Amino acid sequence: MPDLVIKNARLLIDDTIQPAEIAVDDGRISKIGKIISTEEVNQVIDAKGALVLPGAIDLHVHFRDPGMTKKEDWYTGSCAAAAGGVTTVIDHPNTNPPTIDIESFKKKQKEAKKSIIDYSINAGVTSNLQYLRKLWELGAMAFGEIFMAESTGSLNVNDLILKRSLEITGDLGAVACIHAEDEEIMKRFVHILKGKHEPESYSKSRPELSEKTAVEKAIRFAGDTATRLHLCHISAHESLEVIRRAKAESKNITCEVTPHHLFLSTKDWKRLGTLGKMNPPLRDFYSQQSLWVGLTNGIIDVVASDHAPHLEHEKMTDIWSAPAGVPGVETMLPLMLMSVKRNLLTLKRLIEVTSLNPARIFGLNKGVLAPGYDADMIITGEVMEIRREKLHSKAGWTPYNGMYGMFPRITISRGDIVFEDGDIIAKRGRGRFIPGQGLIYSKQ
Ligand SMILES: NC(=O)N[C@@H](CC(=O)O)C(=O)O
Ligand SMILES: [Zn+2]
Ligand SMILES: [Zn+2]
Repeated sequence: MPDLVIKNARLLIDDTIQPAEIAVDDGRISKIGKIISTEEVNQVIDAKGALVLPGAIDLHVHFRDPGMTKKEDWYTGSCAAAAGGVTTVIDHPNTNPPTIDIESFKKKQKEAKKSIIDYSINAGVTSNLQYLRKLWELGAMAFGEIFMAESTGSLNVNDLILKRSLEITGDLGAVACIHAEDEEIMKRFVHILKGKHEPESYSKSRPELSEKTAVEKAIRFAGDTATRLHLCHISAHESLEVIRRAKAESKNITCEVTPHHLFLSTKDWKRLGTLGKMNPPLRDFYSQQSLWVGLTNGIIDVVASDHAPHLEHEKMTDIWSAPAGVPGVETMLPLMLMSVKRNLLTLKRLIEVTSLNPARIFGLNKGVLAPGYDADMIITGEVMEIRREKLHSKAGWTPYNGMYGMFPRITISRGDIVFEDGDIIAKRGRGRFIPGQGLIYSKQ
């Protein structure tokens, strides 16, 4: 008998939404269909005819732990994720200390034990090239963000290190996640604009050209190496054209877009002021629209939050000194579900970009509602107004305040209910470390 049965669910099966029941055994889905009797089942959840989806896999979060736990920690970050229907996160290395050697990797693993959902940890790239193999064997999920330009944490690398690191990640068979902005171009524009203090100047200081140039360079450097390139937070229509061409030449590339570049644009500078600062910056309507096109036509593979919590008072200063980044892990899936409701995206495509593709890129046994996969899923709930005081991140604010999202009623991680009707009900620390392929192979 299964441990858990979800009855009266509706699922996307073969491109149509169908009524179904889901049985879970030992944390994994054991059956989907019409389930026999529920008599001896430990737990039955009535989905009440709601849509059930795989939990989102957010492959780009900054949970700030260790070192910046005033902004976020693994417990609060993972609660925010669960409340927003995210059941797995991949944390990026710009913490303090940065995750760039054995000691710092183990330190992050120790802190991450607070998480209520499953998680992976990426390793950073600086001049630490001698440690990359070891970090891979310790279970790093991927490398990066590898920063081609200055962003939070100042882990930016020069061309030589970028090139060499791509050779190494290629040899290892690892994914290299790239923050693609061109440092030279950016510096030139910042120099011209630094006398201007209206927040909008920030978008001009890191122009589309800077991203496009860096994307081209990363693709060129990856060249004939076996590196699997993943381009983070693509924001400019020019970059999409470069990626489209590279994909047409069957280059091994994937890319992601963030909710803030999909749902916000330079028009929001007026409303947000310095809170609207992030890297790459807010773009104009034209780029914003091209991201939606890229998402629907398959040029963009993934939606990831780049959850980058900073406190409101830290952001309320001069545009040039405010920290860059916005929180987003809790609002990503609700906003995306809203765009399905508004016919901007199909449900099938939503599941691909938030669950299926992230799982495929990193080889996770997640992201699919089918027997054998981890029972990570959400039962959808009502459309609600996004209100900052209801969110779980320590950031305490959101750029989407007052907008609408379809939030989960219940979030399930490996068969355990972790969030239900507005409450976190998971035990702190129940999340598991999901290692990358390097650990798996080095143990064989
Ligand atoms: N996106 C941002 O503006 N900031 C991120 C770093 C990053 O992703 O570049 C952060 O960690 O604060
Ligand atoms: Zn970045
Ligand atoms: Zn980031």
